[in-house]
Amino acid sequence: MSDSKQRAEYAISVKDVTKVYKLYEKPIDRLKESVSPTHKNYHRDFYALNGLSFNVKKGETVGIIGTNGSGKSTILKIITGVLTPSTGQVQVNGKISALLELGAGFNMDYTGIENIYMNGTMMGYTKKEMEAKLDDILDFAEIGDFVYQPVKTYSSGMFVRLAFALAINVEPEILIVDEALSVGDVFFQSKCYRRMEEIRQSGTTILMVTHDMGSIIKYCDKVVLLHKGEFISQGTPGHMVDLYKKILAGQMDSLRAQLEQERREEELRGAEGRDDAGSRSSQPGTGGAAVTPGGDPDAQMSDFSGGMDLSGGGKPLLMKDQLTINYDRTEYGDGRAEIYDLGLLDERGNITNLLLKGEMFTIRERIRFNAEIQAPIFTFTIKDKMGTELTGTNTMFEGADIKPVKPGDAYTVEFTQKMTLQGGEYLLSMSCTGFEHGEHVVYHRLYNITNVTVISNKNTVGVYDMESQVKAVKEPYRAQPEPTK
Ligand SMILES: Nc1ncnc2c1ncn2[C@@H]1O[C@H](COP(=O)(O)OP(=O)(O)OP(=O)(O)O)[C@@H](O)[C@H]1O
Repeated sequence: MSDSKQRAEYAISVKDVTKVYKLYEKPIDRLKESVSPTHKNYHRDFYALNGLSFNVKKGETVGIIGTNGSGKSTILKIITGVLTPSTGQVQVNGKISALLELGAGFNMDYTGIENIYMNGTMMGYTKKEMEAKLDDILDFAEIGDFVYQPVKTYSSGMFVRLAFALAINVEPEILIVDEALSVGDVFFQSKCYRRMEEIRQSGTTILMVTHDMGSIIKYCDKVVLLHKGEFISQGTPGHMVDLYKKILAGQMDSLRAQLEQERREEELRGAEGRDDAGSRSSQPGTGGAAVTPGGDPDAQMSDFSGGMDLSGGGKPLLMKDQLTINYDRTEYGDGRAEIYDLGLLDERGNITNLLLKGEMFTIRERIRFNAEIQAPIFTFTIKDKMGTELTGTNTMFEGADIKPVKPGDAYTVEFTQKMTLQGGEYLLSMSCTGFEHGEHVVYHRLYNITNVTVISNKNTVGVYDMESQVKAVKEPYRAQPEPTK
């Protein structure tokens, strides 16, 4: 792409950026190295960022996510010019306003007002221009007379109020926010999010770092995922948050396999010159439990592939490989049945741990049998983090028709329903059980096998939403009767 075209399209362009720090075992090693006549090395190189490249289009809101120490703050500091990269280039097209870690860009001995003017000057505004913005900044910050005190006397909450008020009231073309919001109180946070939404709507480019996955899903058009200084992937927020959760669950190997599979699929699509993404997702049903028996479990993949593309060759990808699986789970059973695969599917048929409140979703279980069983029952339960069972059902309650099975048989079961739990984290358990001679038998049970993250932009009271219909009618004005003495 030509330089001028790049400038027109991208607000930020990061190319092959590396940041290397020299780490010394002992402080004295630094001195030894500097005076060594043979130029002996006393350090090891630490790559805070290693060959990072990504672009941010003008008007886009992009999130950077990753575990602690993955290099998120480092790249923001390089983009804003606080740090210089060891190698690589960053191109910024537009006026940046940044809210980096507390204290960055502020002089601790200056008062709030002095810092406002100093930052304005650094951004290229005249004193007069800043005077015109001052009232908006002070109104937003709501820190009263503290603006006349040196900022070193501020609490962290006051500090973030001033820093945020300043960052968003200077009409930036590019707003960069590094986690700072988590410091403010909840009321200030919500005010900031509302303001950020206005800024976003007005076409400002936003680059944000946060550990709050709800905000990432809600605000970002695109997300870049980093891990230990390396670029892992970029894409839609839902997909990237799923990958991030895999990293959190220590499943880096499975993640690399998934990315490799996605890359192969992408290549294949490119080679075939068609985009078949739409045809890859299966649509879940409209409610209740759906059950499909069959002899060969993998023969059913064509009906229940749920977004899995098997064309990449090699072993078919299991649905559970695309979820965050809890390897520390409790699992038991007499071995006569095995839940060998499971999926959580959103309304669009994507396999994901992230579900939106108010949308239909499907829990899919795939079970194979090693013995004859007259009447197996398939179940699921959703619990909160404290272990309280919130909801669940099974094929017996739902009256699903389950036929007797013999060794080698398999079933795929789907439970489809609306997600009405409030936003938050939940755990999913499932089992295959039955009754034999009046006794409850567990063939296979998986407790807390995976997490369910519910994203909601309207949380009501309690654990679930009854989806109330509200009607409010204003009555004509009537003078109140005088109180009788
Ligand atoms: N001046 C420095 N010298 C040596 N190492 C550094 C320096 N600054 C940062 N690092 C290291 O670089 C890595 C990336 O740091 P960075 O602050 O960018 O991570 P992060 O993704 O923002 O983490 P967090 O989520 O914890 O804020 C970390 O391992 C950090 O210890």
